[in-house]
Amino acid sequence: MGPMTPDTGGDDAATVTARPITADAFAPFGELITADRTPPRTINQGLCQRFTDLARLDAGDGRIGVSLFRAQVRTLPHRLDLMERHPGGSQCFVPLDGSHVLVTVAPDIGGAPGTPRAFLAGPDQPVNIGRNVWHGVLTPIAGSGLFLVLDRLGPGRNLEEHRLRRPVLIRLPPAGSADATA
Ligand SMILES: NC(=O)N[C@@H](O)C(=O)O
Ligand code: NI
Repeated sequence: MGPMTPDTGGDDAATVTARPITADAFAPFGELITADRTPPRTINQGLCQRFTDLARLDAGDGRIGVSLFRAQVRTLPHRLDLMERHPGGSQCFVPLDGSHVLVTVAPDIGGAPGTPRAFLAGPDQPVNIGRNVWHGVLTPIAGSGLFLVLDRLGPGRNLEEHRLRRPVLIRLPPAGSADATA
């Protein structure tokens, strides 16, 4: 499946600039899984460093399932008109095959998404989106679009969707800006 044609928001869309993800900036929405936040423990006869407990996987009354998502690679700017959340559990996306992903999240404002935040995560940057956190669906922007996904499997509804009253156009940082090269 080739990349979709560029998403354009038309002139009715608000604009959000995607920034390279950092653990601190993403912390209100979940975890960036990275080895530089905790000291490792040396294991396996000194041949391996274990960085432990880097994300809170939450399955509520269900269980954590292991799935593969092969998502269509999008191009930027990306038009966001739908956000969702999973009241029953977290959702962790682990890039495979060198995939890059646009992660869009938002605070909850009275039961609806507030102003979205957009992050760029590279092929070595798995992210875990916290339970009941508003987010855009898996949106790869480079690579194969293949991800390992750890999320809740179990009874009952675990998906709440919200169509944005005003679509958002998510773009890369302007060329030459500090983030453009990160
Ligand atoms: N629905 C589903 O399995 N995927 C979405 O939740 C998503 O965030 O991509
Ligand atoms: Ni989701």
